Amino acid sequence: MRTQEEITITGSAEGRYTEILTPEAIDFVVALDREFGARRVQLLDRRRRRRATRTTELDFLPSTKVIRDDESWQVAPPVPDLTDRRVEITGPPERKMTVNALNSGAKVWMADFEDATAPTWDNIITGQLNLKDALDGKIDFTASDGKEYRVGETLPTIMVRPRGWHLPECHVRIGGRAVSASLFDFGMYLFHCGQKQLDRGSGPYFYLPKLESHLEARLWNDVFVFAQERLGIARGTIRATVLIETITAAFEMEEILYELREHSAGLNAGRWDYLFSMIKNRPDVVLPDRAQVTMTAPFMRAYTELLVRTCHRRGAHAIGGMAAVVPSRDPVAAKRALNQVRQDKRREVGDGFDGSWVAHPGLVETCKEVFDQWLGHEPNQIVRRRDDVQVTAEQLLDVRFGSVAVSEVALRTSVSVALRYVAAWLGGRGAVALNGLMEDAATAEICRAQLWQWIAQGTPTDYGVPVTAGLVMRFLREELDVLSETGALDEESARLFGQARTLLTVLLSERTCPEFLTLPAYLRHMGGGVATPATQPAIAA
Ligand SMILES: CC(=O)SCCNC(=O)CCNC(=O)[C@H](O)C(C)(C)COP(=O)(O)OP(=O)(O)OC[C@H]1O[C@@H](n2cnc3c(N)ncnc32)[C@H](O)[C@@H]1OP(=O)(O)O
Ligand SMILES: O=CC(=O)O
Ligand SMILES: [Mg+2]
Repeated sequence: MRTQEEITITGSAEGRYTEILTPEAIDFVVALDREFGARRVQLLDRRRRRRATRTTELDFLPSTKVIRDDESWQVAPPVPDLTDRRVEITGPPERKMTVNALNSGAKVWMADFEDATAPTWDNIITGQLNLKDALDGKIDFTASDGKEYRVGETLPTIMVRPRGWHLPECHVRIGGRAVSASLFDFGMYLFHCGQKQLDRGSGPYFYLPKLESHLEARLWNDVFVFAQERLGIARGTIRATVLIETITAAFEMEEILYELREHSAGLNAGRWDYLFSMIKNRPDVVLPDRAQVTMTAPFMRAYTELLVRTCHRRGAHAIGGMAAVVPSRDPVAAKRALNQVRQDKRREVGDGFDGSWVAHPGLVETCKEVFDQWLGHEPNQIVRRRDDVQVTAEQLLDVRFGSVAVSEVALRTSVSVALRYVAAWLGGRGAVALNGLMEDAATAEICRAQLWQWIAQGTPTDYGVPVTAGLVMRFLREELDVLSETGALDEESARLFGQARTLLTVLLSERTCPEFLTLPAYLRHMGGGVATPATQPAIAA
C-alpha cells in the first residue's frame, strides 16, 4: 500500500505562476508521475546497462522482426493541421520569440522546453504561461524599447517539446523525490492548453526528444492513453513526432512508430544529438571536428535515408533536421548562410523528407521556397515510398573517417563554444548565436563530447602533439583570460564562466564520456540545491 507522500513545490509559486501551478494541474502531474515514474526509472537503468554493451554490436532487434516484416500496419492518418509541415520553426517559448515564431510564416512552431531552453524554474513556468497566453489571444506586448509585438491572423500549428526522460524537475517533489521533467512539461501543457487547442480546431501535439528505444516510446504512448482518459479527451487526439537522435533509436524506428501508431505524427532527424550520440557511444573511433562531419557523411546519410523509408512505408511524415546557421547582419555572410540552408533543404526534399526545421524566422522563406518548388500543391510526399533504400547495421555504424588530426583552430573553437554555451545556459539562455551558428544543448554536447574523445584517444593535432587534458585545460584558461582581459565579463558573467569552466573540467576528466552535460549542470546549479539522481526509486513504499 502506498502511503500518502507530501507534495512540495520548492520554486516560486507566486504572482502569475499560480495560473500554471493550480492544485488541479499539480494533481495531474503528480498522478502522471505516480503512475509512470517507476517505469521511467527502470528505462533509465536499462539505458545504462545497454551502454555497457559495445555499440559496434548493435543490430536491428531479433525480437521485433515480426513488426518490421509486417507490411499491414500504418500509423494513424495525419490530422488536418499536421498534414502540410513543409517548414517548421523551433525556439524557446520566451515571450518575444513566441510572438515572432507565431508570425514567422512557418507551418508549425515547435515550442521547445528542451535543447533550446535552459530549464530554470522561471523559464519553464513562463514558457507555460506564454503558451497559455498565446492560445488565449493575450500574448501581445510592448517591449521596453517601445517595439510592439502583435500576433497576426494566420498562426502556425503549435507543437511542444518537453524535456527528455533523463531530466528531473527538482522544484516539484513527491515525498522528497523530484518528478520527471518530461511529465511535468507534457502534463502542464496538456492540462492548461489541450482543450484550448481542441477548441480552436487544432490539438495537443508534441515532439518527443532523445528516446533510446521503442520501450521509451511505449511509455509515452501509455502516458498519452492515461492522460487523455483522465482529462476526458478522446484516445488518439494527442499526436507526437519522435526525434530519432540516438544511435540505438535508429535501429528501432519501425518499432517506435508501431508503439505510438495511434498517436504518431512521424519521425524527425535530430541530427545534432544523433552526432553527439555517435561520439559518446563510440570510444573506439575518432571523428574530426564537427564542421567536417556533414550530413553527406555515409553514416549520416544511411540514417536519414532509413528514416524517410521507414516513415513513408508506414504512412508517416519524415521531418528534416536543423541547418544550424543563423542569418548574419553582414550581407555577404547572410547570403552564404541562406545558400547553405538552401542546399541542405534541397538534399532533404530530394531524399523524400516532407518538411524541415529552421531555427530563425529569417530562414523560413528559404526553406519554404525549396519545399514549394518540389511539393507544389501537394502537402507532403508521404506516398513516395523509398523502397530503393536498403540500410544495413554496418552502414549505420560505419563512422570511420580515416586518420584524424585535429587543428588548433578546431580545438580552440570547441573549447570556446562549450565554455560560452555552458555559461549562457547557466545564465538561463538555452540557445545562442556564436560565430554565425545556432548553438543549443545538442550542438554544445557535441563540442564537449569531442573534446572528451580527443583527450581519451590522445588524438594527434596537426602540429604534432597529441590532445591531452592539460592542453584542453590550458585552452580553457586562455579563453577565459581573453574574455576577462578584454573586459567582456561583468561580475555576473565572470561567475557564470567560472562555473562553466569548473563543470567542463569535471566532465572532461571522467573516465567514460558523461551521458549529458545538462543533467549534472541542472542538479548542481538549477535544481534548488538538492541533488536528486534520476535513478532514485520513483515510488516510496
Ligand atoms: C539541435 C536542435 O535541437 S535545433 C532546435 C532547438 N534550437 C532552437 O530552437 C534555436 C532557436 N533559435 C534561437 O534561439 C535564435 O535564433 C538564436 C538564439 C540562435 C539567435 O537569436 P538572436 O541572437 O536573437 O538572433 P537575431 O538577433 O538575428 O534575431 C532577430 C529577431 O528574430 C527573433 N528570432 C530569432 N530566432 C527566433 C526563433 N527561433 N523563434 C522566434 N523568433 C526568433 C529574435 O527574437 C529577434 O527578434 P526582434 O527583431 O523582435 O528583436
Ligand atoms: O533536436 C534536434 C537535434 O538535432 O538534436
Ligand atoms: Mg536534439
